[in-house]
Amino acid sequence: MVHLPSVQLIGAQKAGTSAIAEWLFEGGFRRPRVFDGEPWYYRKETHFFDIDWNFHMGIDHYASRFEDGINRGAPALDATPDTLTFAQRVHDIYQAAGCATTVKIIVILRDPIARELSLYNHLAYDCRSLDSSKLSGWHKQVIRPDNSIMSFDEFVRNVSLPALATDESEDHGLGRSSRHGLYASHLQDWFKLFDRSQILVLSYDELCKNPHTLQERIQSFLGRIVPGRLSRKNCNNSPQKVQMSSCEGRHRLESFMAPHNERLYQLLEAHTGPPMEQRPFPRFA
Ligand SMILES: Nc1ncnc2c1ncn2[C@@H]1O[C@H](COP(=O)(O)OS(=O)(=O)O)[C@@H](OP(=O)(O)O)[C@H]1O
Repeated sequence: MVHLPSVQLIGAQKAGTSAIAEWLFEGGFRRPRVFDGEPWYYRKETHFFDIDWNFHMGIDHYASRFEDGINRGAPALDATPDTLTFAQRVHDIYQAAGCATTVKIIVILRDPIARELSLYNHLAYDCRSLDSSKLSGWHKQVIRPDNSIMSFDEFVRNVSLPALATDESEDHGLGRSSRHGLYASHLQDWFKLFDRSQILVLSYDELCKNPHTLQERIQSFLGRIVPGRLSRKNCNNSPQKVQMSSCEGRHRLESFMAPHNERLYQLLEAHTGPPMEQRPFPRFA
């Protein structure tokens, strides 16, 4: 019998997943093992479900990341923020391991426009600071043909909005990060495949304004006291970081996202979550 992580923190990307994951790991959850040649961040996020070559390594390979090591006997956590768009794969793998009805799934949602800006800042920062040999196609979404870096408005016009309008099945993966913001579409899949009581939906606003309450919700959901406090992780403090302003990109995204956000609020009203979940889910500011 294979043992998979009992908790999946599935995203959303750029919604504070590193802060929550580090608190849980430091509070006793077992980290994934990083194999030779893999990036350092696999100690938080395994990218098993979203990267095809990892997924095709199979369930035993995935389970082997969580065997033994430090914190033997403690529950294991995979905190890959990209997993949000892979409900079916997660279900298939946990079903094969016989634990699809017990895995606990945590998702944290951030205003999709602020989340998109955070994504833009992340890509722009990496493009400025990393050696070009380390930049992937994902990073290069933010680069103009003359190798300079797009403004946020250009990014929204040329990258985000086309990606948001593309069907998942017609895309070769690059636009997936922008499509994370279509929360209702993704959560609808999770709600069909897993019992709603297995999924805790959190608000990024609460992480900012009332982190202690957010911690209490998570502990109650996991049925476990987790010591320690949430701290800021994975912040981009570059002086070139673009702050949210009243710009063309923001207005375009607001128009696009408004009906999707409404669908999200309705979906969460229609599918009652576990008792410690915030209800009604707070609307994005
Ligand atoms: N404790 C706490 N409270 C509030 N906000 C926090 C906290 N820790 C991290 N952050 C902000 O979360 C953003 C990074 O999110 P992730 O860690 O999920 O990013 S990633 O998907 O793993 O790359 C990133 O947002 P931006 O600063 O807007 O880019 C972080 O600053």
